[in-house]
Amino acid sequence: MEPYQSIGIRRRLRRFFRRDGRALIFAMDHGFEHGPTDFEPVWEHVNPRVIIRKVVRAGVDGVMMLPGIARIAGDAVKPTAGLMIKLTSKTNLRPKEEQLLQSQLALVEDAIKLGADAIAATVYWGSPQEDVMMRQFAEIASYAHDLGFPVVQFAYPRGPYINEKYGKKEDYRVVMYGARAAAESGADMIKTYWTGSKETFAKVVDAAAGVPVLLSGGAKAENPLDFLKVVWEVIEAGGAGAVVGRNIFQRKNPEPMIRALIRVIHRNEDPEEAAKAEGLL
Ligand SMILES: O=P(O)(O)OC[C@H]1O[C@](O)(COP(=O)(O)O)[C@@H](O)[C@@H]1O
Repeated sequence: MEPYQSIGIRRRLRRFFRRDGRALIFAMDHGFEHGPTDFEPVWEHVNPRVIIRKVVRAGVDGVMMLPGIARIAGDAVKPTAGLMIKLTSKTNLRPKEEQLLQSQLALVEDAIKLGADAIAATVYWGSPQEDVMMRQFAEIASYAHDLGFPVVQFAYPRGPYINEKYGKKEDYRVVMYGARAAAESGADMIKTYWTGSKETFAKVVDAAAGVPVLLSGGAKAENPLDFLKVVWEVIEAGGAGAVVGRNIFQRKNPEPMIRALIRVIHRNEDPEEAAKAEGLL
């Protein structure tokens, strides 16, 4: 018979992934991680209840937030969507040399009390502070797994040696290394950077050895079609979807973008057709 914990982990993962094994998750930790300036393009979205209501109604599969936002607006995440609570973060106000560390803000128990379906933490692979984040992730994963909760790793390679050796953090050799390290450190879901092509992203997916890999959205694309094309390539490469923040909340009307993303991710629609169908072109 299966241990209770693994049944809990599988059930909770299904709150994010549809039958096709894919998910569109809305990211909402920017007020802390980048600062409220990220909301200036559409200021009403600085209110988490406003934007969360919109994205849930438009059909996202999950919402990711920090514990404090879950206290303020977690109840706006209706049961149609999974709630992912991220336990680590940093501000952009820190001295530059400390920017390569994510600190732990709250405990696994806090996330569970807040109703989390999954618990997330970031590791900056390659950071001079990698050791701290590895240990944080290990402790979070061990305890969360023990209680039957899935763990998501934002596997973001970044650090001086990466820049020196590979030129940029989006080099596929670096991204696939981070994804592999995430899988080997016990993640149930991985979020990482776009590598620039379907072929290279497919290697990232392979390196993750069966652990679902989701795209980390990135800065808002002025042309919505450009972003939909990237997500389409992620899916073609075997990726399991996307965790998207700015490309959703920096749009005055985020709903058509969400519906177009759902078409691409869950219905295998061509990005141009999806954009046209939702009036984005
Ligand atoms: O790469 P950066 O600047 O650290 O950005 C990290 C941000 O990107 C995300 O991982 C995804 O959001 P975006 O889709 O806006 O990029 C957020 O969760 C996080 O705050």
